[in-house]
Amino acid sequence: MGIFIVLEGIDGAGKSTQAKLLAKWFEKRGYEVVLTKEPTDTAFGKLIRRLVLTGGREGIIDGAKISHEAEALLFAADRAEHVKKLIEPSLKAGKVVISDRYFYSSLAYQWARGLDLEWLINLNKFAIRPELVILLDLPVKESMKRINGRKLKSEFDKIAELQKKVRENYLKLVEMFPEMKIVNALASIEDVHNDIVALVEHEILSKKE
Ligand SMILES: Nc1ncnc2c1ncn2[C@@H]1O[C@H](COP(=O)(O)OP(=O)(O)OP(=O)(O)O)[C@@H](O)[C@H]1O
Ligand SMILES: Cc1cn([C@H]2C[C@H](O)[C@@H](COP(=O)(O)O)O2)c(=O)[nH]c1=O
Repeated sequence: MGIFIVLEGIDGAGKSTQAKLLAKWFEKRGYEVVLTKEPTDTAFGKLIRRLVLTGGREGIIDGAKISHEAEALLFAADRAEHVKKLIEPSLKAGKVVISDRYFYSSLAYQWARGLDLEWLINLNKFAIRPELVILLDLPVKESMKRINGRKLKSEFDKIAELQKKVRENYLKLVEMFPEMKIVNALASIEDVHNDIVALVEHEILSKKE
């Protein structure tokens, strides 16, 4: 079996930056790496981005607002395809799978939208658990600075409010899922990378020797 690692955190926490650095770190050591993300790059994931992540992240399809339940089901459907078609086969082939977001994003974000946490956990029960989930924790003020250029001014306050709830939710999830470890994402890109590598060595590689 391979190694399954997930990076989580609020928007702009540095997940994709760190996922790429970690993939390079493993590749240098001779591992075959699959770098992936959710929503995925498949037709299903692209559909979700178009349907759910447009219209000020209000979940709008053809001009009509969809329910948060339907939104959670769309993310879960994309994840089911991700797990069955990419993650499980790659792990069986002995590869390192690094995913930028996974079901913890559904728990943190869709819970922040008002859905029941137990309902979300049950919905995502099919998703195999990773060995390590790195939670890149960052104050919302800093994340908003990092992503500001990407957002419309009118969306700014609404997004900041949601991100605050999402950050709190992630910190609560750490208490429930022992595979989740917090890394201070305020540090420099290099220091964050070093902290992640230390966790990978301690939580995964030392246990495989
Ligand atoms: N430790 C850091 N310090 C300062 N800037 C950073 C740091 N890590 C990443 N950045 C910058 O912050 C921005 C967001 O980073 P990145 O895209 O990696 O975050 P993300 O968590 O993947 O975002 P999203 O969830 O919105 O896709 C980028 O411009 C990146 O260069
Ligand atoms: C997997 C997943 C994602 N989301 C949200 C979180 C972000 O706001 C976007 C993805 O954007 P990114 O720039 O690609 O990180 O989608 C969610 O609400 N629920 C999920 O399960």
